[in-house]
Amino acid sequence: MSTLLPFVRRAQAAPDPAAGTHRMSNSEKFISIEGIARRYPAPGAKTTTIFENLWLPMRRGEFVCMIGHSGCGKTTVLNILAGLEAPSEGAVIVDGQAIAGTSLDRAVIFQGHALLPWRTVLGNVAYAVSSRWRKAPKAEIEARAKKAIATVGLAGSEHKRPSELSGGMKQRVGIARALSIEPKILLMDEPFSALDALTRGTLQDEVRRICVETGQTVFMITHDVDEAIYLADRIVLMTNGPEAKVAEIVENPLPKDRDRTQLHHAPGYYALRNHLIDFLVSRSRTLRDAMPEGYDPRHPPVVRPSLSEADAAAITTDSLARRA
Ligand SMILES: Nc1ncnc2c1ncn2[C@@H]1O[C@H](COP(=O)(O)OP(=O)(O)OP(=O)(O)O)[C@@H](O)[C@H]1O
Repeated sequence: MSTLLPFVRRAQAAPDPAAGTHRMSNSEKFISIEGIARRYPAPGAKTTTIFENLWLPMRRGEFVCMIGHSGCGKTTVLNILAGLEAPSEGAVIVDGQAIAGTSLDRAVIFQGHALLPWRTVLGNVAYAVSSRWRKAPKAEIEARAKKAIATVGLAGSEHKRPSELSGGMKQRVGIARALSIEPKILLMDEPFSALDALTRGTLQDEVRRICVETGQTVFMITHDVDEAIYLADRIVLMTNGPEAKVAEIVENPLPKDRDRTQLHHAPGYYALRNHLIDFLVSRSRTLRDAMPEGYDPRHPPVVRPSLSEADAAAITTDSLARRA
């Protein structure tokens, strides 16, 4: 498969004392996945473990992307974060409280738009707003809904119904609806994968701008390496399933105010991209079979591809740092 990727250059591992040495403190953890597992009954009174002992803390305002091959359990992790599924073990803590079931604190945007077809754009968003603020006067509900609609660039389309909207516009309504309830975390499962490339790029720009401006905390699943590089502060790499693990957490070294059109000129861009592609092409499989010595699922390796092309990639781990 790597022969299909002639431009991939393997990142050289070089220790970077700044990477991975800072373990997130309890006060920094806004959302925390703590030791979750998901198991299903298998034939012969056996059990299939999709993943287990999965730990992931997230800071307030952080944009976290999860990448991994099909079947490693990404959607399951997102469903557990949403409260749509319960973990077989472990817990999810949001702002200091263990979650139990769904909540308007955690808004989900799926690939499909799931809009109410008989309601207008305004009606769809206002419905969500009124679920959040049940006793709010109608004027306030409309004002909040209109603000969210304007944020995603749909002002003027408030009275259209979903059947009158393009796929990109429908997804914008989905985003407006999620943002309108001011969730603590926005959960997105490949939200742009059904869109054409141009619309996808525009919506990525919008989501990025909104999240930076509002400090929204986001957990997003994607198969698109470039999307993860553009949007994420950290990228969680899952090994192949079953018994998938968090292989690494990659810190995005690119500046927060990154510009899509200039991304490929940014120092560190190719080291980061190559690292992610290398992982998907081969390491996601080899690491599933054998994690490195000293691997600690509670503190998976933190990787920060170097800012300098010359340095290529910088790799260190909490555990290695502790041993040093
Ligand atoms: N109800 C179920 N019973 C048994 N196995 C299930 C059930 N639901 C999901 N699985 C299995 O759990 C695994 C993880 O599924 P999940 O959808 O979370 O993976 P994913 O990484 O999101 O995949 P994709 O990228 O294809 O969406 C899959 O192998 C799937 O077959």
